Amino acid sequence: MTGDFASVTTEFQMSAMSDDYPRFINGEAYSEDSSLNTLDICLLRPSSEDTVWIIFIHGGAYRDPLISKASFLPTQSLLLSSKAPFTSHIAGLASPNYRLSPYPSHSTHPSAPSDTARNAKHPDHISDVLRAIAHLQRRFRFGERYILVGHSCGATMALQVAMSRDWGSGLPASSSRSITNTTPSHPTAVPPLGIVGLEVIYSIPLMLHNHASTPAYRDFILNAFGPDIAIPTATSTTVSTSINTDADTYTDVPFPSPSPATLYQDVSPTSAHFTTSWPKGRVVVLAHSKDDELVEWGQVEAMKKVLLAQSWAEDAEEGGREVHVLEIVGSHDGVWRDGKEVVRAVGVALGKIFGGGEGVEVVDRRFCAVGS
Ligand SMILES: N[C@@H](CC(=O)c1ccccc1NC=O)C(=O)O
Repeated sequence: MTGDFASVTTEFQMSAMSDDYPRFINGEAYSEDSSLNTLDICLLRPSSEDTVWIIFIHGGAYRDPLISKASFLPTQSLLLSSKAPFTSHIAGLASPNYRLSPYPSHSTHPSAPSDTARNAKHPDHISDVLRAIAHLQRRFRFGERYILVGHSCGATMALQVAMSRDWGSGLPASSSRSITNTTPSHPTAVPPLGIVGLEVIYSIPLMLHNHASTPAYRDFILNAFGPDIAIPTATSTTVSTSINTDADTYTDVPFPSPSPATLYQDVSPTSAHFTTSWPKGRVVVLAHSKDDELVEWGQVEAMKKVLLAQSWAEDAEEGGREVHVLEIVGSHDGVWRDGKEVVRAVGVALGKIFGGGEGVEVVDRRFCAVGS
């Protein structure tokens, strides 16, 4: 009798759930490390071979307390109300917070030394992102069937997911741990089918070189990664304990440099070897605005060069690996605050995965109609 009642309850719950989309789960913990180890979920339909998840990683220079998982909300609202055909391939949406680096000088929300959520140091940020993805993969069983979307340093981390590294190793203990790092720093997450990067730092050395006259860039990178130490495994005989500002690194030497010599090179997506680290990757969308006042367009060119050198193509054949440079409109943070261009970039990635390039055209028409 108990069994009968249990199965009736389960059927009832399942039918109630199917009437219940979209379904929101906010602030779910994926780790106990800090108050920032939570994520938001929106379920749209059951997962199938014809669907993917969209996971969004926010930016904010690894430290900005006013930029969080909520950065995804404008895009989420547009996706939920969109009639664009590509949206029918989305099973779920998710956006994690992750631990931030200290920001004691922030004007309204300074960090305290005792706050476990705001004293992170590399690899804590990427470790949290990997743990959040692994949590979602365990809970919803979508495996590789997702698109990882990131803004600014959030996309630096999205590409680091596809670099499939053990981010906790290869560094001296003092560099690879922070006061908050209480769990293993190398959680496993299956890399995505595609990555959408918006206004991204693809090469930290290149960014520091291009903004050498603005100390804030050096400050936030030092804050997140510590000094640009030599990488013990590098074959290079150069031992650098300071930031590498050799202009040759950025222009003439093909990316990735044969053997990254320093930490900042090594963690940058321009050092990726996706042929081995990400064999199932299908598409990378490099979405960038020429109005971005913080991250320069040259980042896109550097990353595109790396991907083309590793047999990615701008017009890949069916089943090939495609890199798509997408010029978008808006300021650095304006793109996520508005969301329309993020939707357009997601449409490009889904067009590649599901065929037809349907996404871009449909989204563009809709925006023309709304705007006129
Ligand atoms: N709002 C950030 C600045 C920021 O986000 C940023 C600045 C320069 C280059 C990239 C940035 N963000 C990347 O995630 C801050 O207050 O530090």
